[in-house]
This record gives sequence, C-alpha cells and structure tokens, in this order.
Amino acid sequence: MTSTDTTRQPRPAAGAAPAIELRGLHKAFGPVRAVDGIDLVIQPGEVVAFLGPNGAGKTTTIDMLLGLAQADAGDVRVLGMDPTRAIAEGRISAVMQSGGLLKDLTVGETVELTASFFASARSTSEVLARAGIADIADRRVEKCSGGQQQRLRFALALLPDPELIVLDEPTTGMDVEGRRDFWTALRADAERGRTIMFATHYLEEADAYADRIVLISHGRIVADGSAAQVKSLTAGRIVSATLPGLLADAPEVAALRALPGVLDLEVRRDRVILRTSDSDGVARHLLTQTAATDVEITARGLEDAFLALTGDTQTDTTGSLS
Ligand SMILES: Nc1ncnc2c1ncn2[C@@H]1O[C@H](COP(=O)(O)OP(=O)(O)OP(=O)(O)O)[C@@H](O)[C@H]1O
Repeated sequence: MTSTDTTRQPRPAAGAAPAIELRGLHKAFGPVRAVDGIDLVIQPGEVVAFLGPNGAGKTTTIDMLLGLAQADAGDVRVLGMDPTRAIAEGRISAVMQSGGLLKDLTVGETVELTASFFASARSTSEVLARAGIADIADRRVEKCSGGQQQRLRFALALLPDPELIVLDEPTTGMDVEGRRDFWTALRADAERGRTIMFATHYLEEADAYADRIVLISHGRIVADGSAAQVKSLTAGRIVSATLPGLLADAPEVAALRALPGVLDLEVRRDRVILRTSDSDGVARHLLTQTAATDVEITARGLEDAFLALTGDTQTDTTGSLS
C-alpha cells in the first residue's frame, strides 16, 4: 500500500461511539488535585489540542486515557470501550515526549522491529512516508535530530493504523523547523480522518493545528471550542486613557462603566483601563465627553485568553473571566 491510498481511513459512520469520553474524572496525588472533575467528549475525526500551563493536569488525564493510571473517580471510554482493550486491539496509539528508541538501530530497522511485535501492521515504507522521514530510513537513531526522532515515534504510532492517536507534548524541546515539520506530517495524516488529541503548552501549536482547543487549568476545563471561540470568551478590546486627577469613585468612572459593551474597568493612578466589546464607542466617549488623553486601543489574542482563563498570571483587567 502506498502513502497516496485514501480509501483506508473512512470517517466513522454517524452514530459511532465517541473517540474519547471522559466523565467526572478525578485523580489526586496526596493533597494535589491533579484532575478535578473533567468531562470531555471527542468525536471521531476531531483534532483536539489539550492546552494548559505546567501542572494543569494534562499528563495525568492522558495517563488515565491510555489506561496507564487509574482514576480515583469517574469513567474513561475510548472508542466505546475500556482503554486497555482499545490499546490491545491497536485502535489507539500514543506518542510520548521521550524514551523508547534504541540509538544503534537505523530509522528503518526501528520501524521493522516494532512492526514485528504487531499481529498486523502497516508497511515500513508507508509509515515512514506518512511521518515524512522516508529519506532518512538508513540513518542511525543517534544521528537523528530531536524532531526526526519524534517523527520516528509518530511513524511507530502509525504502525497498527490506529483510529486515535494521543500525543503528550510531542514537540517539547524541538527547534522551530523541527516543530513545523512534525506538525506538517501530523496534520497531513489527520486529513485522512484519524482522531488526534495532543497535549501542549504552546498556544501557537494549538491555534495552528487543532480544530478544537480544550483549555485546562488546575485539573479542570476552563474553555472548550475553536481557537476563535476560546478567544471570544475573553472578548473585547482593551481601551486605556489618561484622565488627570481620576478617582475610582468619580462620576466619569461611573459613566464609563455604564457605557454599552463595557465588560470591566480598572483605575490605576490617573489611567483608566476598560475591557469592552465596543472599543469605538468607549474611545468616542472618552474623547468627546471627558478630558482624556493618550487613548489607546489594543486587541486581545489567544495569549491573553490563555492567561486570563487559566488565571496563572495577573491580567490588566479586573473581573472573573472563567
Ligand atoms: N506521580 C505524582 N505524584 C505526585 N504529584 C503528581 C504526580 N504526577 C503529577 N503530579 C502533580 O499533579 C499535577 C498535575 O500534573 P500533570 O503532570 O498532569 O500536569 P501537566 O499539565 O501534564 O504539566 P506539564 O505541562 O508540566 O507536563 C501537578 O501539580 C503535578 O505536580
């Protein structure tokens, strides 16, 4: 079979079991609530980024998803079955951050050796081509860059032709080029209908390569949707201006707070900072109804959404966003 074959990965029929179903998942390590009530359903064919800062609970969730750790409470189903059965049947593969490669073997030998452990596996040439490393089949693993080794792990994960691939921070420590090549190979494979879930703390990877972002913090899901939807959860722009002699209880502040679209407002010395869905209206008010100077309007990006929703860094605005 060649890498151009497109008949083998049909999208699952309507009514197929979810690729991943997590219900009320909890896991604690002593006093640390690593996973604190996760409910998540991922449908066949979705490419989902599991995004969160260090210690958010991504790896713990993935370990339970792969049957490597037991939940304290809750239920895990993968392709409608227990994860250990899905793995035994070759229907789910994992790509972890490191380990598992023998440095003296070549890339091709590594794939052939691993394929010999499976009752039925795709061909070496096919998985090397899919992972974008056919040209380095004869290179010894120890001579491969971090990015090439990670694409080799991806090739190994493709051997049983799984319906679902789970990757735990697959590009940690890679340079920009290595990351780009890795994601190009993964995304091309995903186009064929495979379900992919990857953990990352790189916002740009989630934004660029996932159809859906599940943002977690302190073991809980704090946002779930497309990159645009996640951004819109912290919607609006920031308008700031200097108002000399400003006091937080001044009538000007009350009038600003009452403007349509204002989501929150903060006074810092003589500067007022507003988050609003109508930045033009606020700027117009400031310039025509008050003595404001230095009016600035800034857009909020995914980075802001991430920080605001995970609450791990102080944002410029007040008010709860999650
Ligand atoms: N085996 C363990 N023993 C004790 N605490 C643990 C253990 N594994 C994880 N934790 C704690 O559970 C929390 C969640 O960790 P986890 O590794 O799941 O987060 P993560 O989102 O994958 O983080 P990272 O991006 O740093 O890998 C952290 O506070 C971590 O210190």
